[in-house]
Amino acid sequence: MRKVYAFQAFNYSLLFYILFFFFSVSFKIIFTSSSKAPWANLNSKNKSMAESSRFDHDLVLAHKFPETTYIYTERDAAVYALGVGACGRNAIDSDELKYVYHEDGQQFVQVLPTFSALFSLGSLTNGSIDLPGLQYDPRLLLHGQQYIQIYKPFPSSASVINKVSLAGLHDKGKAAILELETKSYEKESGELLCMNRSTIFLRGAGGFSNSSHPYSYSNYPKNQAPALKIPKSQPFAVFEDCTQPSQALLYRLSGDYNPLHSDPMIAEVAGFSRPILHGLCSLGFAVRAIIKCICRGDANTIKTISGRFLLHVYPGETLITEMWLEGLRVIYQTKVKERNQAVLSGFVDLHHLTSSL
Ligand SMILES: CCC/C=C/C(=O)SCCNC(=O)CCNC(=O)[C@H](O)C(C)(C)COP(=O)([O-])OP(=O)([O-])OC[C@H]1O[C@@H](n2cnc3c(N)ncnc32)[C@H](O)[C@@H]1OP(=O)([O-])[O-]
Repeated sequence: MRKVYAFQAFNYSLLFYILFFFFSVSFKIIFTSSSKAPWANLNSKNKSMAESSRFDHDLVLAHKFPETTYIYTERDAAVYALGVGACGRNAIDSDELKYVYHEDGQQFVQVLPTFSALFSLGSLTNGSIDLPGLQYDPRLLLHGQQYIQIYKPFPSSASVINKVSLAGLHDKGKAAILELETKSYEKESGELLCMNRSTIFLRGAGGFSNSSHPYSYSNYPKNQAPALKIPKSQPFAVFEDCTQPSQALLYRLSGDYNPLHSDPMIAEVAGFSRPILHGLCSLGFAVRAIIKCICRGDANTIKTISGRFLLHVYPGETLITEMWLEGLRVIYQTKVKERNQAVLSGFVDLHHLTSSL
């Protein structure tokens, strides 16, 4: 009799496991298909780029961007500072500890000027842009350039209102370039804090206009573009810094969740051997080097920041930033030491030089 019960109990538990397995697999299929990231729909790695991208430039240009709000606290400012390597080599570095800790309380921490690039993140969905008239493969999107004008130092916490507009759209044949301008106002005072212009390089999305007269629109002065000549002379200062293998995983916590920086499979489809570093993280490292070597730790001397991302950076690589001083302009170039390749270049304009220079 006991054997019969044992046999029945065994059958019931077998049935339970079969049902559990069946439901969990079906649930997983339903769940994953309904929560797909935009790039997950494009499942063919070899899908022709032209096939997956279509552009209607008039529709893109006519788009009115909604206002976005970005709220940050002292904690966000500190997590960002750690994400761009502040105190990464020396936890008591007197030039950098002020971005993560203040003896009188966290409300006194200072905010790095490159933090402002995060204000425009509201225009992106998982690090990708979604506009009517713009159809492209989001896995092939790269950050091309960033231009930042700073009008006043940022408070340690704030609510920021962003007004976004299209600043440029270009057909480069193999790629389309989209430029978004974000003016950020402090909600409480209504004061303009900064302006960010982000250049987004959409690989494979070009060729939407007549190739003998490619479409090109921009509404800002040419001298704000970061393409410039790197001097042949010896640099005024050189700063070497290590990124950590986990750098992109830490940096993404500041709000750019594009899986290109965390997911090995997405990185491979995008053409990289592993996830790459966010361009704005590399820019944060380079500007920190300039604050340290040229501004002598005083970030408030920075007026304008401009950078072009020349090549990807893999987390864990060593960044060497070379700086040349031309009046109140710092021209800089950042190289990856391990590959001896330039990955970023641009300029930083200062209000004044520190007296100790
Ligand atoms: C946004 C938020 C999401 C964030 C994502 C990331 O962080 S991704 C990680 C961070 N980002 C990265 O890791 C990206 C690193 N950068 C790269 O991989 C490459 O530079 C590239 C693929 C962007 C372009 O290379 P290529 O060989 O295909 O280009 P080419 O030399 O043949 O020039 C073609 C045309 O494009 C122009 N142009 C060129 N470069 C740029 C630029 N950066 N910028 C703007 N424009 C640029 C150039 O002037 C030329 O026009 P022209 O003069 O003929 O009218």
